[in-house]
Amino acid sequence: MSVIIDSAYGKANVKFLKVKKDAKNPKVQEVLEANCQVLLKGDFDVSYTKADNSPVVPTDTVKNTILVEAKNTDVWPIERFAAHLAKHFTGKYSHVRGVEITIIQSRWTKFPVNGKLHDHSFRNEGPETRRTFLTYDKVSKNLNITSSIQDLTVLKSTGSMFYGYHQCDYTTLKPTTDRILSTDVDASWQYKEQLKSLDDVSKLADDGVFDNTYDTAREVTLRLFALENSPSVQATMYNMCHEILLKAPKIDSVTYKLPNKHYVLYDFSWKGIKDNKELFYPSPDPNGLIKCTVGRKGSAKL
Ligand SMILES: O=c1[nH]c(=O)c2[nH]c(=O)[nH]c2[nH]1
Repeated sequence: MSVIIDSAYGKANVKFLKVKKDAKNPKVQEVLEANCQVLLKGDFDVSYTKADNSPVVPTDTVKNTILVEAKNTDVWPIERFAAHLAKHFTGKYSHVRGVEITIIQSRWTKFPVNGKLHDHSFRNEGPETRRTFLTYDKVSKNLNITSSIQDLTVLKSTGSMFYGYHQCDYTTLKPTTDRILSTDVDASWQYKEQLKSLDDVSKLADDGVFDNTYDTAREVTLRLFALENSPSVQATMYNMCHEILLKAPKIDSVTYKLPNKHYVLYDFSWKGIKDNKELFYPSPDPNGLIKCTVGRKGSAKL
């Protein structure tokens, strides 16, 4: 006898761009481009086990809902919109027990023209995104939000070291006090203790908590990356987590996941050149991959 252990379904890659006009000066505008994924969880087992579609809210309806709600409600910040969608789906359909919602925001930023940020012209900052992932279960009232920065690619050409590591008969790496350090930042932070209900999300949003935490995480990441003479990816990412936790009291933990994208000096010994210190090649693979989650002392949950 087989049994459904877990299931979820919904719509992925529901995309929109919303324009917000300043009430006093409608030419002053903001934009938010988003890619949304909403998965429903609940009493849907018969649709899998008995081919009974009667409880299935079509994924097409999920898509329509995301778009209509994006038109009719505030989508800034994305955490507020995710909580609004969670409330909608779990409130409207009695058999929807919970949701898993992901919203990915592109980075459109205003650029200066004649020394002043233009009112309604934006440049796309590449693959970097701001994200939020919300899970909610209306029976247990369990609510989690993890927000993140992804694909922020950085490189420093000096100010990074790696020495003093474990040595054995498999070790070929040479210690260095001067290397290139490059990574695609994936930094995320978790809200849990401050979120007792979906309504708490709009309160935190009104207080600017989600935007401020995002700005803090990004600022700390870039500043420490640049300023620290990094002893290792591990030590630098820990310092980033520590400073974000100090500056963002509403979050419980911070997670970094950083590839160490190696740049390797070309070997010109075949040409008699022995002092190459400036011409590198990007080594596409393999890459290091280093992760850690840092929480507040005394609050670690086992
Ligand atoms: O910062 C680093 N951490 C490592 O664990 C490691 N391992 C390695 O080969 N190079 C590096 N660099």
